[in-house]
Amino acid sequence: MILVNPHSGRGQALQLFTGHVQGMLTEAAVPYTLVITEHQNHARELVRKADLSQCDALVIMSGDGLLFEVINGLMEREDWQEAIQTPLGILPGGSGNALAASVHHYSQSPPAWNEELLLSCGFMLCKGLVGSMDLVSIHLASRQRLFSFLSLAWGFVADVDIESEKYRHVGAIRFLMGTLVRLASLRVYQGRLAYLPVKEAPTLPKGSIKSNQPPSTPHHQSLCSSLPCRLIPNTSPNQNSRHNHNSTNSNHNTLTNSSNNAITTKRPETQSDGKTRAPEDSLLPGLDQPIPDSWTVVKEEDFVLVLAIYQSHLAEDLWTAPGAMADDGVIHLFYVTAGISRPALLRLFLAMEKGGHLACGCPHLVYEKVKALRLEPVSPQGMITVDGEMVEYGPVQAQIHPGLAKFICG
Ligand SMILES: Nc1ncnc2c1ncn2[C@@H]1O[C@H](COP(=O)(O)OP(=O)(O)OP(=O)(O)O)[C@@H](O)[C@H]1O
Repeated sequence: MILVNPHSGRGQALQLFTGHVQGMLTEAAVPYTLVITEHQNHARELVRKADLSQCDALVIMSGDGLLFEVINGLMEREDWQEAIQTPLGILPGGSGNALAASVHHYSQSPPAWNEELLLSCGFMLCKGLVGSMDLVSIHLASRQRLFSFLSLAWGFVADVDIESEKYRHVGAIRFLMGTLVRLASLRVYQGRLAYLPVKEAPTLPKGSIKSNQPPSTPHHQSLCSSLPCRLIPNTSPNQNSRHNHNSTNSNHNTLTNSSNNAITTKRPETQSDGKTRAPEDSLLPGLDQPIPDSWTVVKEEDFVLVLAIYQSHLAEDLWTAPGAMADDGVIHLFYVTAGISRPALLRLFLAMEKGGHLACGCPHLVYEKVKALRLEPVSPQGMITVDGEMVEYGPVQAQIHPGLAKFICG
């Protein structure tokens, strides 16, 4: 099933699909159903109710916002464990095509933009290789829980993303325009940040939690290292191999943290048939509870930006997390502390095009690999985004779920 948002990007997604991708799919003899989204949350409602046994993959031709809807629609289903195994494909049609750029990058192809990126993603779709992708579970103060495939942002990055939406008609360059505008009125945000570093992640008691894909060493990992790439099965719908996956997070009671304190965790909510309702966030205490001893609390409380990203690219031309892979089981946490000058911040974003920002030697930029984090804004006003979509402003915490989703890769 291919979902096209006709208003995404410059409003040309449908024309781009018919002009560039349709012919490729026909030549490759890939049958598909085309759905044109009619309103916000249309895709979310559709996948929540769809008979997924009838499709081998769900493909989004839009920006990252539509994929965010689709993933959350799948995770809201009673059969989420099976539903989230449906391979997800991305065809860049928006102004922010971060996942498309990341997927293209993981295929070790030279950088591509615009139509070239679309052709690359169309080609991957025709080949139908499937790999694993991490998702991040995000908790908001209102107790809402979201699933994110790309990023959680506060401060400068979130402001630029939302404020530049009015320049959507110019395409990906909207981020550069937004950056320049925001630089002119650079703000500092007060808040508290804490995280569970990768090295401190608790060793789980044997047999206590079974996750789909155990995290493996970042940087040295091939794209599909935790699950061999496979082709989308060319089977009748009912023989779909999605039914053969492992379930995540079986019942357990306690985890041991690095200082041997027991963190009591809730049993996952169960349905009447005994299935879990959603993966348990075993690393996260309640948002109203203190953080565990094994977490690191950032001393600074004045930030220009906080960005948690779990794919390599934040936009087509922003290679933000150079070491990131789709299923590395890591949240790549960046923050910039107050005191950075406007030129230095601009230099960081310009260097990011080639992934060179970490080599800038900027003392205000910090990069950590984490499993979970909590952010508590103190500034009364600001914006928080999840996958580029604005969410409620307030305390938020997040945990990685390695390899929870499947995606079409190169
Ligand atoms: N027919 C439609 N009319 C209005 N909004 C829609 C429609 N279809 C989808 N949407 C909404 O548009 C929002 C933005 O879509 P998306 O992010 O995919 O494209 P984009 O805004 O061009 O790209 P980006 O946000 O990455 O720059 C999504 O929240 C989606 O729900």
